Amino acid sequence: MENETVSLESIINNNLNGRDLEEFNRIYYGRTDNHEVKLKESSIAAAKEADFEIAAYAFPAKKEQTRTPRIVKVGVIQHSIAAPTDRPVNEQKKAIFDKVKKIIDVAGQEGVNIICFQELWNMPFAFCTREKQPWCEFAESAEEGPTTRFLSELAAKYAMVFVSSILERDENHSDILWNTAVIISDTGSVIGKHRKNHIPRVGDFNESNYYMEGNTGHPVFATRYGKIAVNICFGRHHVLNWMMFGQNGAEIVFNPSATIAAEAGSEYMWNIEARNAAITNCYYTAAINRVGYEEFPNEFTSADGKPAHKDLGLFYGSSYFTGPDGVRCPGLSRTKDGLLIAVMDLNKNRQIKDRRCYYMTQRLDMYVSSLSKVLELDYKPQVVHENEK
Ligand SMILES: NC(=O)NCCC(=O)O
Repeated sequence: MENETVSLESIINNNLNGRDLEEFNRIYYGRTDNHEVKLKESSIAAAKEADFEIAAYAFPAKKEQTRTPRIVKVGVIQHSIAAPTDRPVNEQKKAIFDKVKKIIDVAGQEGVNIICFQELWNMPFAFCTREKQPWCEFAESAEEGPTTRFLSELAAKYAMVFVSSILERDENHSDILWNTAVIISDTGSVIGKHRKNHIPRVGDFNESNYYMEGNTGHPVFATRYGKIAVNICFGRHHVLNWMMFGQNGAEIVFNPSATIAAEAGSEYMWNIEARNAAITNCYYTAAINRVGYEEFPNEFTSADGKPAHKDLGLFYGSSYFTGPDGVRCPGLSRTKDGLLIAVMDLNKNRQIKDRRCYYMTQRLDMYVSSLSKVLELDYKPQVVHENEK
């Protein structure tokens, strides 16, 4: 990955300085203060040793008279796969566990309360291939599979909540597969799960060959540290998906993703969508993407007349957080594993709701009535032409 651009931030910081840099941060990111949080020397050393990036930023709120601050440390982990995709399934999984455990341990040292990984973090994103073997063998039980067991131990050790996106095998329903986020509580038990609502049918994202649209609605999980929800990858293009988590009271919505620079993944949209969702829904968002190239043993085509290939292209990382006011922190790199920490005051959500009144002004009644008409078979779009009276 030598010739890849390291990050959006590196472009900005290498080319802007002084007042121009300040103005860029103010106008584009909404940042008038750096709010960088100091990390422990031991964490910085461990990150160097294990070759991952680490950074932390604060999202403070105003002091209130009647509520104490609700400070939560939230971490997101982005990483590349750790063994070639032609190695045995369990070897590939273990290699990822070994690598990611080092990052979790550092998060534990830093007192991180909640961690979310990228989409299907424990396996290569093999759905481009359309092959069923061996990729379906990565599927596991959400409640008691090896990935949940691995994280449950660490959850109890560090009193940490995990949001773990996996390929789920539902043995109680005829062995079918789902793209599922498992929520593991700070005691190590499974609080619940959410299944991906919107399945892509674009470019090399052939996920619909493997699993169907989720059947779990828009659950919000009341954890010890706050109310959290998961909008899995492609759901970030669907504003109503984001909206429903807000209606159910989510304070932080995670967007574990597997997305690439090409049009099918749309890197130029990455920095907008989760940020916009934070603004319109007055909650925190965290967008997390995979890193690196994943080469598969057999070639596949994109059904576009172009040559067959063995990888999807670069998963460009760039994970980032946004606060309910729309202010975001710098993102992680496009090319490297990383741990990004946000020290959030959850009081900020209500403060922004009170200030901006987006929930009071949202006119749900009007949209419910209009959308129910849209769903009628004889619906005619409301278009007014010049000569109509
Ligand atoms: N994993 C996934 O849903 N990717 C689809 C491409 C995108 O829109 O990011």
